[in-house]
Amino acid sequence: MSAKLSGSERAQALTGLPGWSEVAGRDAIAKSFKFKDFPTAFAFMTHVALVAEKMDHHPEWSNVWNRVDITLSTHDSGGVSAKDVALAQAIERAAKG
Ligand SMILES: C[C@H](O)[C@H](O)[C@H]1CNC2=NC(N)=NC(=O)C2=N1
Repeated sequence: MSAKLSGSERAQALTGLPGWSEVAGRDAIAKSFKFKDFPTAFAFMTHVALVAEKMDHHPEWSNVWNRVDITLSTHDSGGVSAKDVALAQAIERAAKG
């Protein structure tokens, strides 16, 4: 199980994750992505879904047309862990296409 990051570890991790931020009132990190249209957004979600399954670590997310809102936290640890940072990095790579 991945241990929960401390506040300073989480803040440090966020410095390397452009556009990601802490979620008010939750031990989680989040980012909103905007794509040119729905098919592009859904292709991104499909890519991330396969990566998440391979990592056995899954996002909380929602999609409205070209927008994908993603929140990451490790349920098993009750907060942000290294697994969330790794998934966020993988999500950033997927967003670059
Ligand atoms: C048994 C446990 O649910 C699994 O190991 C994985 C599945 N995906 C997961 N995803 C996230 N975000 N947190 C988890 O704790 C988690 N656990």
